[in-house]
Amino acid sequence: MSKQKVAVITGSGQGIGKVLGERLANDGFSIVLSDINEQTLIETEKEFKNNGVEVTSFVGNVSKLDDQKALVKHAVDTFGSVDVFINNAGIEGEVAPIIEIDPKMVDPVLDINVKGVLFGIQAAANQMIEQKTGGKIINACSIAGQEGFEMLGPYTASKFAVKGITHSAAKELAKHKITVNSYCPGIVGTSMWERLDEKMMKFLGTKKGEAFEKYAEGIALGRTQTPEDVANLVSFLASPNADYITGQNILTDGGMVFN
Ligand SMILES: NC(=O)C1=CN([C@@H]2O[C@H](COP(=O)(O)OP(=O)(O)OC[C@H]3O[C@@H](n4cnc5c(N)ncnc54)[C@H](O)[C@@H]3O)[C@@H](O)[C@H]2O)C=CC1
Ligand SMILES: CC(=O)C(C)=O
Repeated sequence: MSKQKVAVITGSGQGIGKVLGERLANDGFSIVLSDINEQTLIETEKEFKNNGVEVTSFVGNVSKLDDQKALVKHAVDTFGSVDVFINNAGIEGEVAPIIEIDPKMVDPVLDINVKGVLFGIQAAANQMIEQKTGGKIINACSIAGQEGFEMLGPYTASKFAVKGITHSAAKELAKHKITVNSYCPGIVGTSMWERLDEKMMKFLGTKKGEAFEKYAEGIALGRTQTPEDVANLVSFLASPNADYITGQNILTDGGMVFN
């Protein structure tokens, strides 16, 4: 059994989740990767192993409670505990003005981004309560969880839900010494934004890359965000330096949304 603390990260086969795994491994955690995409998961696990990371992986769908419970069981069977659980997996859904939204566009976003976070918190918290060690649950929110973005109605709704769930869970779990916070990134250059840029072309009349650039123009610090920028905040939230912080949805966006 591992003596290192254990961090579980959903949606970590690629993008922000993968970089969170790299960062927390550098911080001294054993890493449990999880994703619905088995291919990227296998590749990322291999890469981590080649870099000497103590790592395991689990294929799962965050919107299924049984998968979340099985993920936690896999982490405990492999490394003995769950100390940090990051509900990172999320999808952008369709890009459309609200007057054109079809019911079919809404359910997948709410299933993954909202139910996924609720079920992840439940599975992780039950394990942390049983361990009697406390723990840290960290959710992926967004600038879109602080301010509504046009043509991203369902996604915005899902991230506002994450903000509220973070408050509720922090209040419920504080007595177990479990903190619950979220990170709210801005415009991060991952495959999510490649897809968003493509989908926005239809409504903005933009060419490839232009929507991404248009959003980037609104960033005070003058550049888009890297997953490593996000990892700087999450590394802090997973560390003892954040022991007295709970129920907070913290922006890391280079200056886009000013609360
Ligand atoms: N890229 C950005 O600009 C921003 C991203 N975020 C949030 O950060 C998180 C990560 O986003 P990115 O890395 O950019 O996206 P991404 O699309 O590059 O990666 C998301 C990962 O989640 C996995 N995933 C999707 N559905 C899943 C499911 N049902 N179960 C398990 N895994 C699933 C995907 O396979 C993929 O590996 C998301 O929650 C997103 O909403 C928040 C603000 C900005
Ligand atoms: C992808 C995202 O979270 C945006 C547009 O804020």
